[in-house]
Amino acid sequence: MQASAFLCHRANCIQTCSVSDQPLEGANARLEELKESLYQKEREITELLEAERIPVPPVLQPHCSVLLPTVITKAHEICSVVPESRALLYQMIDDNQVALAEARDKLRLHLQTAKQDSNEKEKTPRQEGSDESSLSFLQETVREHEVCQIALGYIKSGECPVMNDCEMSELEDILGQETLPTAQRTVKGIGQQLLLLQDQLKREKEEKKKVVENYTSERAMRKKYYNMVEEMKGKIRVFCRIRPVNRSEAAQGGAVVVAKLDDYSVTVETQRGPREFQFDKVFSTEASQEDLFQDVNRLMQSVIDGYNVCIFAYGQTGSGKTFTMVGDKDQKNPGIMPRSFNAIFDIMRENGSKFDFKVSAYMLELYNDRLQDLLVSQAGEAHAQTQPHGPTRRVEIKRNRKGVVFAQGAETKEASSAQELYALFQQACANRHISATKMNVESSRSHLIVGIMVESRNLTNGSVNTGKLSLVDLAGSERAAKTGAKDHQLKEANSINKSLSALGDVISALSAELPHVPYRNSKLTQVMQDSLGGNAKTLMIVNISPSEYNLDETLTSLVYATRVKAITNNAQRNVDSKEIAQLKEVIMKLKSGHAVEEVDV
Ligand SMILES: Nc1ncnc2c1ncn2[C@@H]1O[C@H](COP(=O)(O)OP(=O)(O)OP(=O)(O)O)[C@@H](O)[C@H]1O
Repeated sequence: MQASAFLCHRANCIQTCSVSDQPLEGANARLEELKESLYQKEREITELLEAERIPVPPVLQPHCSVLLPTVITKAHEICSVVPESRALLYQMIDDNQVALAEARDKLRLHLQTAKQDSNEKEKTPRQEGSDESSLSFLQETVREHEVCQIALGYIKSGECPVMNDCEMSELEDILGQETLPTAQRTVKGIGQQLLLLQDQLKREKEEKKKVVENYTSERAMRKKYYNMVEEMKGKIRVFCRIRPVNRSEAAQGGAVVVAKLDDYSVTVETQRGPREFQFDKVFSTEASQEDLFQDVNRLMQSVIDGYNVCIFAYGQTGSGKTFTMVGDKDQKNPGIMPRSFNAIFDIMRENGSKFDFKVSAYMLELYNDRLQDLLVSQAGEAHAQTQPHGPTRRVEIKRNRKGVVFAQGAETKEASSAQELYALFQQACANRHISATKMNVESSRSHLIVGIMVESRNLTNGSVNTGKLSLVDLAGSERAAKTGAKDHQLKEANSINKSLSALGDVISALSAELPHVPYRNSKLTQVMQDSLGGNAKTLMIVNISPSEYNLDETLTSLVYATRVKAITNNAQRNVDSKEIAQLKEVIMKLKSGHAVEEVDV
């Protein structure tokens, strides 16, 4: 019953009693009784009304438990990444704690005051209405801060299920609704702040990514231009190729210690920390033969243009030199040599209307410090050695007046197509010394030297370019203990190591610009004289293993390769005018005892 109705009812009762027929004395006593009972009722009703106003203890609403996990997880992620967000979170926790304490005090005070008021004086319905609304406002405020505190606590600890993007967009939808109850409004406030933070984080991440991208591309550009300038100066180009981990390395369980940093840098994890090396190009374990050849191909044009070009592979045994230069055994992944043959004939075909081309080749191996002609079968060679006048075919390294190396006494065969050239190459490979070592089942026990001469006569002015492509697959340096070499294999290994050490001495002398370069110390260095510090455009490919097991050898190879980069060559085109070319032809004919017609030069 409402208080106003009750008062009205009481007045009616008093009126009714005053007109009763009972004697006055008894009536007065009765009236007092009734009054007392009415006051009692009034107190009970007031208490009931009071009880209605007493706040229900604040409890976490179920909708928060649905919404909070998603907000919390995301927020925790943001706060752990962005320091500003973390600082903001801690600030929010402190502020909210203060606000919650204040709200609780206000509510307590309000309840106390309300209770006192109800005991002391009567209120108008209007006053009571306003009391009720301020009470409910205070209760809502307390609830808001309590929910907020729980949410912030969770955000701080991150104890919530992971939220995916779908849940995130659900959260955004919820946060977009205007008709949420109080507790959700609180969460909405937090959520909106967190979304702002998330946006900020996203922007910061994007900016950071852009800065890193700019830095990386700028660094790569700088290296590229530096390399171009170095090449223009005549510096030897050096590529580095990392081969994949092989089975035996995997079985050793050795860690991978080599990584490509960018197109021009490789890093090696050593016991003293990482060491970085810079090259003209770095090829990772994933690089295909085609990828590599794309960066080699332009040298083929130089050969056609009349330059001496030398491409050689360097590295420890089993590091992938033969794979790089020759390819795999069944030629599913042909290497630089067979690809060069095709590329040269492709260029020749394209220029067939302007030039007349002639291609010839010699193929040698340097085995136990002896040069052997691989275009002559071993049986034929053995037969020649037993002839009464001694060996008929002795291959010697000579240099012409321009310093270009040539193999005197070696069979030079012409090829009119890439297929013919490849057939010669196959013949040479079949004659090569290969055997199994502990490190490589198909280890090359000799240095392979392939020389391709390309003569191009300009059909318009008669000038002649003579380019030479030298392709060298070096035998691998090795440590006898590691390879398990014995007897004749040990002799082979010693010879290989001796020649490679002589090559190392030449590289060191050239890179240090010493006045004397010890080319004559080995046949290998004589073969490579025009390629190292001479008249050639030279490309070295340093092959390395990625495994910790080969760390020492890898570092040695990389240090040598770095030295090679410092060597300057002086590559010049071998061009003869029509007249000189004709005179040379005459001299050749005369030397070989042929009759010569009178020429008009
Ligand atoms: N980049 C690569 N991708 C896949 N396999 C490779 C790669 N490089 C090398 N290999 C494989 O590793 C093994 C050893 O390579 P390879 O024979 O070319 O080494 P090498 O340096 O020529 O050794 P050696 O000096 O003993 O002759 C071969 O089986 C080869 O196929």
